[in-house]
Amino acid sequence: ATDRPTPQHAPRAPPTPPCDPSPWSRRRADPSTGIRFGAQLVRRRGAMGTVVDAPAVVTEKEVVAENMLGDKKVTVVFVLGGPGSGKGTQCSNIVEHFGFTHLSAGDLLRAEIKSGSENGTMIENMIKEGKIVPSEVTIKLLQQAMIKNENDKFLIDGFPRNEENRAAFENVTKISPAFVLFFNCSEEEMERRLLGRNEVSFFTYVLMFGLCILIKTTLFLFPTICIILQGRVDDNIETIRKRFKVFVESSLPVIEYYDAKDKVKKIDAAKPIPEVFEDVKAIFAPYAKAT
Ligand SMILES: Nc1ncnc2c1ncn2[C@@H]1O[C@H](COP(=O)(O)OP(=O)(O)O)[C@@H](O)[C@H]1O
Ligand SMILES: Nc1ccn([C@H]2C[C@H](O)[C@@H](COP(=O)(O)OP(=O)(O)O)O2)c(=O)n1
Repeated sequence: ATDRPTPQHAPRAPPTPPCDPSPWSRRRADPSTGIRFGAQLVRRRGAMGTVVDAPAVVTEKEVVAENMLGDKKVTVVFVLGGPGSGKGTQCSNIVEHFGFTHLSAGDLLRAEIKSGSENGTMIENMIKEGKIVPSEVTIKLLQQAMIKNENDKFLIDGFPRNEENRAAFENVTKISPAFVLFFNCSEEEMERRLLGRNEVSFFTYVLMFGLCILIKTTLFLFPTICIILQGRVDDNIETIRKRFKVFVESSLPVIEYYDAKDKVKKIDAAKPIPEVFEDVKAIFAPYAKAT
């Protein structure tokens, strides 16, 4: 396998035997998924030593038109920014006003953990460490979510988070974003917000305990409530710092990549939520829902 995607108009190359058939190549052979890929995929070593999928051979027949997902043409906006910059908050507003479907890579990964899938433990450990989950896992989840959903406009939040994410998504789906919405915010402000996101007052615990005693289910219900109140496992100061480091080292280069293509729309995310949304609205005006 080569390190670079084979150009779409490359002459037919002799097929490279897959060294270890990846989930992608297996799924490509399965017509029931309805997923079409532009290239046969084989495993290779990524820049950071992780195993990623890369296209090996592109035949003319297999080339898929840009931004087609199966038979569906889609508009994709990548929403990027540091942890706690307000991506999720603003995505909810965009969904409400502009009819996009919000796909949060982090939420999809957390749902995968809860579903008890075979990758669950690996994903959970990586999230606890503030690391980025291998692209093949995240892309599969995004792709499935886009295929299941009838909408053709998607906000992909928190993805691509590194070069490997970006290149693998482009290679596998042939989708390139309409633009990238980038929430720019200082680390001090993001840290404050993330610690606040996990904060639950002592009074809330006392109130919940009281309620459990009232309905006589303290033993079973209260520990469950405590787990829910605990919030996200990665919103603690130690993991937050690791996530900031990963953001600067791995995610900022992705933003720079799209900036060089003039695709980045930068938002000052340090402002209060309604003011940030005013700026977001101006960017999404061309996508306003017909009333
Ligand atoms: N502009 C803002 N000003 C202050 N707090 C904000 C702002 N945007 C979001 N928040 C709060 O910060 C926390 C993190 O926001 P969130 O949207 O979950 O960020 P992200 O998805 O980028 O991690 C949440 O508790 C949210 O309510
Ligand atoms: N493309 C992605 C997106 C998220 N993840 C993992 C690693 C991230 O620290 C966690 C949480 O991501 P999420 O986007 O929900 O949250 P933050 O933007 O960090 O607040 O999920 C990933 O591995 N790959």
